[in-house]
Amino acid sequence: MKLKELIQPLLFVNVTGDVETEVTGIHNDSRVVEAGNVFVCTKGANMDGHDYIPQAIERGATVIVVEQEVEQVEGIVYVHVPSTVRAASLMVDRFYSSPTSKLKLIGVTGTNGKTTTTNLIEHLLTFHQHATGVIGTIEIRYPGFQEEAKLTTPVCYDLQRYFHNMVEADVEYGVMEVSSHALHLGRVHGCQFKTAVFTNLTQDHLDYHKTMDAYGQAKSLLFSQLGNDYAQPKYAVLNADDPWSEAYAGVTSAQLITYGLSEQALVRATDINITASGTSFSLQTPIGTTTIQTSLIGKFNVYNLLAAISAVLPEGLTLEQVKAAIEGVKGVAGRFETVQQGQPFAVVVDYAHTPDSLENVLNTARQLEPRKLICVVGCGGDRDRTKRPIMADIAIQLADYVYFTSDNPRTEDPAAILEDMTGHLSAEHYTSIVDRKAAIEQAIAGAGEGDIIVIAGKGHENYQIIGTEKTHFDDKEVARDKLIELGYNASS
Ligand SMILES: CC(=O)N[C@H]1[C@@H](OP(=O)(O)OP(=O)(O)OC[C@H]2O[C@@H](n3ccc(=O)[nH]c3=O)[C@H](O)[C@@H]2O)O[C@H](CO)[C@@H](O)[C@@H]1O[C@H](C)C(=O)N[C@@H](C)C(=O)N[C@H](CCC(=O)O)C(=O)O
Ligand SMILES: Nc1ncnc2c1ncn2[C@@H]1O[C@H](COP(=O)(O)OP(=O)(O)OP(=O)(O)O)[C@@H](O)[C@H]1O
Ligand SMILES: N[C@H](CCC[C@H](N)C(=O)O)C(=O)O
Ligand SMILES: [Mg+2]
Repeated sequence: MKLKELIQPLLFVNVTGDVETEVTGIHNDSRVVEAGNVFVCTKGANMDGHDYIPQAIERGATVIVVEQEVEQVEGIVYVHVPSTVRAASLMVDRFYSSPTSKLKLIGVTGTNGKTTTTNLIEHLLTFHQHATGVIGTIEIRYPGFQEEAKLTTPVCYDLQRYFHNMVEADVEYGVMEVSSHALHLGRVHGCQFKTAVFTNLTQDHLDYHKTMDAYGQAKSLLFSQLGNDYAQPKYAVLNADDPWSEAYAGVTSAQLITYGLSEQALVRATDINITASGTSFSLQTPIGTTTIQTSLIGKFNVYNLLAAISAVLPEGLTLEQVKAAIEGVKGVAGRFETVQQGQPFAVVVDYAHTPDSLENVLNTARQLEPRKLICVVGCGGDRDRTKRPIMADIAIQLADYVYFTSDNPRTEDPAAILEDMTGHLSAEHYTSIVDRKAAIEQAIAGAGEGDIIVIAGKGHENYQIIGTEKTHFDDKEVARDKLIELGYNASS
C-alpha cells in the first residue's frame, strides 16, 4: 500500500517526503519494526516513542509518524499529525482494509466475566456452524490459529492484524474482551462493533483509573462508540442488575437487550438451582421460555450465560439451539476448574483476583456445603493496592482458613504486599506464606474429607512474575503434584 492511501482519512496531516512510498507494515514499537514499516511515535506511561526513532530507522522504518518536531534524517518520510494515537487507529484500520467492517464484531467489557462470556458466545456460535474468532485474556484463536495472549485487549497494531487474518480465514464473527485500559488508551478506536456487552462493574484497576467513576466512564466508551446504523443494527447488552447499566444505556443509540435476575430484565433467569455438578435455571426471553442445564457452577455464571445468550439472540439463534449448545459447555480454563486425583476433598483453581470475584467464588464454594472451606489467595504487585485489604477481609469472612500468599509480585516486595493484605486483621484463622508453591502444598496437606480448597487469583496463568522475571508456575500443576506425592492416584 502507498503512504498516500494510508494517510487518506487523516485531517491536518503534514508530510515531508514522498507520499508514493510503499509501506510494508505499521507499528509503534521500534523493537518489532521491519524493513519498509511505518513507525508511529506514541507516548506511553513510562517512555516516549519519539525517543526510539533512531532504533526504528535502524531496523528499516521508512516512514515516521510524529506529533512533535523531531530531527529529520534524509531519505525518511515524516508524517506530522495532531495525535499519533488517534491517527494510528485510522491508519492501521486502513492498512488492513477495515477488517472489522467485514466481521460481525461482539465486544465484551466489565470487571469480571469477560473471558467466560466471550468463550460462551464463541461456543454458542461455533456450535451452530458459524466460524468464530476470539480475542481475550487467555489466547487469540480462530479456526486454524491459536496464539497465547500478551494483553486482554491487544494494541491496535496487533488487534487489526488478527482481524485481518480472521477475515482471510473466512471467520464470520469476532468476539473480543475489551478492557477498560484498552478503551481508555484508544486500542479499539478502529473497531466497528455490532454488539457491545456489559457484564458488571466492581472495584479493580484503581491504580490506573484512580476512581470508580473514571473506571466506569472508561467502560462507557464501548457503548458510546457503538452508535447506530439502520442498515446494520447495533445492540447493547446490559446487566439490568448493575447500576452502571443505566449510564451505558444513556450513551448509546443502539438497541438495548437487558438481562439479569430482576423482573425488568428482558432476558431473565428464574428458579436457579446450583449443585456441585452444575446449575439449572428457567430462561425467560421475549421470544419464549426454556430450561437451561449447564455444568458451570455459580450464580455469577448464570449472569455470564444470560449475557452470552442475549448477545446471540440478534443473530437469529432459537432457544432450542441455545439450550442445545449450552448443554455442551465444558467450562473455561482456570475458572472454577477442579483438580481431581481421587482425593476425598475438592481442589478448585479460579482466576478470582478482584474483591467481587473472590466473594463470588467463595460464596459459590460455600453453597456446595463443604466441611471446611479453605482459601489460598494473594494480590498482584504493581496493581491496585486498595483492593488488597478488601480481598483479605473477604477471604477471612467467607473461608474457614486462609493461606495468604503471593500472586504475581512483579516489582513489589512480596512480603510488603502480604502486609498490605493482612496488616489490619485481628482474626487468627490464617497464615501468610510468601512462597505460593509452599502455600498450595500446605493447604492440600492439611485438607480433610469433604473440604473445598479454593486456590484463587491465577487461574489459567502458567507463569509467575517475580521482579521482572517470568518463570513457569501453574496452580493446577502444583496442586496435582502434591496430591500425587500424598499418594492419590486418579485411576484408583
Ligand atoms: C498501561 C498499559 O496498558 N501499557 C501498555 C502500553 O505501554 P506504554 O504505552 O506505557 O509503553 P511504554 O513502555 O511507556 O513505551 C512508550 C512507547 O515507546 C515505544 N517503545 C518503547 C521501548 C522501545 O524500545 N521502543 C519503543 O518503540 C513503545 O512501543 C510505546 O509505543 O503499551 C505496551 C505495548 O505497546 C503494553 O505492553 C503496555 O501494557 C502493559 C505491559 C500492561 O501490563 N498493561 C496492562 C495493565 C493492561 O493493559 N491490562 C489490560 C487490562 C486487563 C484486565 O482487564 O484485567 C489489558 O487489556 O490487558
Ligand atoms: N459475572 C461475574 N461476576 C462476578 N465474578 C465473576 C463473573 N464471572 C466470573 N467471575 C469471577 O471472576 C473470575 C474471572 O473471570 P473471567 O476471567 O471470566 O473475567 P474477566 O473479566 O475476563 O477477567 P480479566 O479482567 O482479568 O480478564 C472468575 O474466575 C470468577 O471467580
Ligand atoms: N489482567 C489483570 C490480571 C491480573 C491477574 C493476577 N494474577 C495478577 O497478576 O494480579 C491485570 O493485569 O491486572
Ligand atoms: Mg479476561
